[in-house]
Amino acid sequence: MKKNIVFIGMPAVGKSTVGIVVAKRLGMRFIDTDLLIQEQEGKLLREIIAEKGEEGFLEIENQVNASVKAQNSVISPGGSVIYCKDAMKHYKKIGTIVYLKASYQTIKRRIRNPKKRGVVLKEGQSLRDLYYERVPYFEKYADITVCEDGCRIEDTIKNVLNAVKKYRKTTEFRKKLDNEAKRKLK
Ligand SMILES: Nc1ncnc2c1ncn2[C@@H]1O[C@H](COP(=O)(O)OP(=O)(O)O)[C@@H](O)[C@H]1O
Ligand SMILES: O=C(O)C1=C[C@@H](OP(=O)(O)O)[C@@H](O)[C@H](O)C1
Ligand SMILES: [Mg+2]
Repeated sequence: MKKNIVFIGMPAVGKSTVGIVVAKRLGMRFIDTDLLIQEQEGKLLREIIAEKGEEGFLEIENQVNASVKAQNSVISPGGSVIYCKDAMKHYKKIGTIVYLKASYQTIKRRIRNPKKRGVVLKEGQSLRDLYYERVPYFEKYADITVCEDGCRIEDTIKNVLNAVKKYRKTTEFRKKLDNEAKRKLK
């Protein structure tokens, strides 16, 4: 069984804050890969983005996330990880991907100043442009989607835990059916 849980979603959707509580509730470890990037580079994320540019940051983000060795862990990467091909391939292999979904209005309310927060924006790109550019990637990679519009953070956590439990049950049941079918075919 895939033992890790990997959060994806827009910046400020709650991957880090929800992730750590989910890990605690499920008795899992917690890894925030933004911290691994900062540790490796010896700089803050916004300093790396300012120095290396958007493409340079994504290269580092891809390398760090694709090298994560984890078991029984909740992993919270930065929102831009969905552009990182090797990293996402790795995460699909080692984990169940949970998309924390919120409307553009919710994200906009939480991020007052995207540049200051270190969001990876291309020249002239607005937060709205970025939101709608990323949604198809989130949808493509998600195994589970949890919508948090109108929720308090406690509700988001509860909804994630329920969705993961349901997903695990269904996956195990499917596996059991597959094994039975294989046995009958022998
Ligand atoms: N319903 C909710 N679900 C998740 N986070 C929420 C919710 N409501 C408010 N928040 C707040 O949004 C912020 C999310 O920040 P963070 O965890 O750093 O997000 P990310 O890691 O996705 O960028 C936190 O300050 C959190 O308290
Ligand atoms: O989505 C983005 O462009 C980014 C999100 C940040 O992480 P969070 O999603 O945890 O805020 C961080 O990796 C970096 O500032 C870029
Ligand atoms: Mg985070």
